[in-house]
Amino acid sequence: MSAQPHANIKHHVHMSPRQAQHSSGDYDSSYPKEVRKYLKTYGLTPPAVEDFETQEKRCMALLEKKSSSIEKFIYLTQLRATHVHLFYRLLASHVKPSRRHHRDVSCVSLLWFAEADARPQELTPFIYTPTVGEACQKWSEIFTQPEGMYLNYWTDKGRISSVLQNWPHNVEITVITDGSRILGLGDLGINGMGIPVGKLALYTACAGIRPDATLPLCLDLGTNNKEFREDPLYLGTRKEKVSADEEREFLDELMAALTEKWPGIVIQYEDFKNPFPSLERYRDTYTMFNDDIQGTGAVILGGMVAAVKYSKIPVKDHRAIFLGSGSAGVGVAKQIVEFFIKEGLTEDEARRKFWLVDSKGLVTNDRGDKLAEHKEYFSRDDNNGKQIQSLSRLVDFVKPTIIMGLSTIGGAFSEDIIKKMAELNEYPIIFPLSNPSSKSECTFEEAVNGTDGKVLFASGSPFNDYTYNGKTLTPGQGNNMYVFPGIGLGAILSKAVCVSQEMIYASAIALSESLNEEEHAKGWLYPDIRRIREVSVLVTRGVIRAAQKSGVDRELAIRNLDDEELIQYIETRMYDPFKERDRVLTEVMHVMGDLATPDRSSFFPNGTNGHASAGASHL
Ligand SMILES: NC(=O)C1=CN([C@@H]2O[C@H](COP(=O)(O)OP(=O)(O)OC[C@H]3O[C@@H](n4cnc5c(N)ncnc54)[C@H](OP(=O)(O)O)[C@@H]3O)[C@@H](O)[C@H]2O)C=CC1
Ligand SMILES: CC(=O)C(=O)O
Ligand SMILES: [Mg+2]
Repeated sequence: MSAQPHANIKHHVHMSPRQAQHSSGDYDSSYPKEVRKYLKTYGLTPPAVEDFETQEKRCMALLEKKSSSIEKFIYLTQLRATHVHLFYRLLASHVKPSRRHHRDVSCVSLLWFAEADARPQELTPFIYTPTVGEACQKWSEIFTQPEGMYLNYWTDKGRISSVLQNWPHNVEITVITDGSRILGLGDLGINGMGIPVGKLALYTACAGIRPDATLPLCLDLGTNNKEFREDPLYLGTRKEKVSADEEREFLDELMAALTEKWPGIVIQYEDFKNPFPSLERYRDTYTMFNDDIQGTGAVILGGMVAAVKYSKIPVKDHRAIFLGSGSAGVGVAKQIVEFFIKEGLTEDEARRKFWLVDSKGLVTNDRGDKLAEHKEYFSRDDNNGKQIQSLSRLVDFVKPTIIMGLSTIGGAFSEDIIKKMAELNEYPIIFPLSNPSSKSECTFEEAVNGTDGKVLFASGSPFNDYTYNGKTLTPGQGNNMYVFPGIGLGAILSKAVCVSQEMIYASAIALSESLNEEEHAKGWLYPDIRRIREVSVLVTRGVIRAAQKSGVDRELAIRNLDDEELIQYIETRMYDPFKERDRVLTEVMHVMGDLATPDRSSFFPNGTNGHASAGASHL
């Protein structure tokens, strides 16, 4: 993220990776005439030099005119492709809840956005969950422009390195999917590209990684989605998914090619159907992590630390049922085991606090099938030969204090189950974490009604506020977006050779410690989302410190910084879309050999220095 050579200035400062083939990003109406002349857009852009408020007014009015979430998604996609810095300025100014209410301390949950259509002024739900799920389902219909790279097993195997040469920017971080498990929506093949695009937009918005340093990557390894293979509009290869061995060979080549082209690149795996083998294979040799296993584990641990405290039940007495034993289920359970061990339990005591359920029922040693390797650690041997098939009966048997949903089964936490949780616990911990909203194991309203408002709640996707007994309660969202931006930035800045488990655990603890006094006083599980940028800095610091402690860092220059200096170091390296125009202008003046102070009055006509009105949140 160092300054680019002047020769590259035009390319670097105005074109996102999404605009590499064209230069429409140069037509930002906020650019003053000096920049327009330099870019040779003078005369091609309408004469007015606009401040952000004016640009924002136009964009939001256009957005309001879109009648559905998917149309808003399409509009924002186009805006990112054509006016990348304006897109991020807009996003920064609209990562905030529209309403704040006092809440019952028992309803401590992450404040987040409501359903996409309910609060149109908030933008994240239109670029991320839940709308990104619909966008992926419809990707072949709505596709208009390339936003990342597609690598194809049949045509690119053996020549991945040369295909990567087509990407015109230096990359610091990539998010890769093969589309085989997109949110809880199943195998969507190359339509899954929406996920890397959305996650990387959050990397820029939350952790300030420059948009042109991000690479969304979608692997076309075939799809087992027959409907897609038969859809004339489907943009991927109409073949069934390759075998595990073929996938491994392709990934081996890809990992080597990415790291050779961009040494130090951070590689995030996302939404693979079976991501455990690749994590085991690459975690020690590449700077990579799996967000669904490790990021989700960290973010849920981050909220669980407070939930355990508010439940008033000592760690040793907690018992957890997990509906779903896939990447997220096992990832979250393992992180909580680590926490329980640090709280004084033995590993065996900690492991036995978990009852995992999959599509065949309770995961046990004796149920007669060959268990997937990742489930073995939690497999029960104390069921006395009984197979407990119904979730309701399992709740009777286990008497859990925690029930976690990572099953992709919308509505699986029935009224009966929620009520049982409330009978068993004063403050039941209920986390329906499956995405998007339609797959959530229960709604916020159901959880509040069934527990007399006492639920300790976090969901994967957003729900509306709900008024119960005269109090308006705000639901939470336990989503890995609270940690993955900081994990990625921490790995980049520390130049980590790998992403160690210590770094992942540190992200969870930094998140849990990021709540301010007011948030603690309100009994929240997670910090206010309006502080996401600040929180990401704290997570990044925790991750860097852990990289240093575990000896995987290579950035010697920051080893001796104290905590405050490290925060400053991180902040100065973060892209800020509000400062971009200033930065561009300074560089243009420098290139033109005129180091005199530029005329800022034409640059920021209203004297606001380009920022939104006072008090707005700036990512
Ligand atoms: N909130 C957040 O930040 C995150 C949320 N998620 C969400 O979690 C969900 C699961 O993701 P992930 O673990 O990666 O997916 P996986 O496909 O790896 O796992 C899904 C699990 O659910 C189980 N399952 C399926 N049907 C049932 C059923 N009827 N009853 C009980 N269990 C069932 C599967 O069983 P089997 O093993 O037998 O197939 C599997 O164990 C998704 O909706 C995803 O969007 C994921 C990551 C982050
Ligand atoms: C949030 C996320 O990573 C998922 O649902 O897969
Ligand atoms: Mg995911």
